[in-house]
Amino acid sequence: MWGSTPRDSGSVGVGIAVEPRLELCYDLKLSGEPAGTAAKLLESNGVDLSKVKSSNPLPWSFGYATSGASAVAAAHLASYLKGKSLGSLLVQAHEIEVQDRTGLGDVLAISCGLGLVLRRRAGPPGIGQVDCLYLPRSISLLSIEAGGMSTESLLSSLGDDFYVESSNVLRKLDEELSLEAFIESVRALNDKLGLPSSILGAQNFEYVTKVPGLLGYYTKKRLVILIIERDLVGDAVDYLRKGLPYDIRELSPSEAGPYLR
Ligand SMILES: Nc1ncnc2c1ncn2[C@@H]1O[C@H](COP(=O)(O)OP(=O)(O)OP(=O)(O)O)[C@@H](O)[C@H]1O
Ligand SMILES: CC(C)(CO)[C@@H](O)C(=O)[O-]
Repeated sequence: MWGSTPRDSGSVGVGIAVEPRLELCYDLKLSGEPAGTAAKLLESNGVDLSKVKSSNPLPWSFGYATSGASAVAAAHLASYLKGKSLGSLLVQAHEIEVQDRTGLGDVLAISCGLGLVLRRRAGPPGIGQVDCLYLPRSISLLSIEAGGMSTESLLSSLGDDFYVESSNVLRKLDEELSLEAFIESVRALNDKLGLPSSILGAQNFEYVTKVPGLLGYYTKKRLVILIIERDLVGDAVDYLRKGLPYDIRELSPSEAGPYLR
């Protein structure tokens, strides 16, 4: 949803907040300069960028909302160092994300940031509305990485059918936010629109549907995310690595929102 200002823009949606998490470190001798949204937010709040290092275990631009995660981390760090309210810094992080076209709903989602995350109303934290649900430790996530994609290309690739189907899913989850409802409704949407097979090819997708421990799947950009029974995750990784030409990454649902330590 694009409003007349970044503050009036945002998105609704649903997804899973994942670990391993991005970290921004202050005054530690590490490598990895922050860039993008994080750098802009820190600089405009007078934080000495040369003292900030970024450690990001997930690749940028693949769909892991790394840009939004770095923006939220920067808001926490600037709040601590400069004594500014976190709420106003999160609004600023959202505004930079919208201006730079790197995210519409990521700052809102990650501001809650644990387990299953439902954005019920679009906008920055405080104006938008987000809800989170802890997920059981018995599930794990595997991500099949078919490649990167810019956020702008993603947004221009989504047709009317996507918006119609996804608003039905969100209406259902707004009534009942549960893992079961999420799994069932996002799988149905992805199957109906043929998203996993358009990313992986029909034959590879057919192979994926037989992976041990599969509970559900969904897509974002060129990622296909599999929800897997944790006890079977080793077998699932072996199976996928044997039969697919893509990187397979193990993730777990986040059990805590953003924090400073
Ligand atoms: N080292 C870095 N530190 C901070 N930001 C970075 C770094 N490298 C790249 N970026 C920023 O991240 C942006 C990528 O954001 P983009 O929204 O395309 O992907 P993403 O956040 O990883 O995935 P998603 O599709 O979930 O938003 C780049 O345009 C760049 O501005
Ligand atoms: C646009 C987007 C898919 C980029 O990660 C995300 O911000 C969202 O869902 O609004």
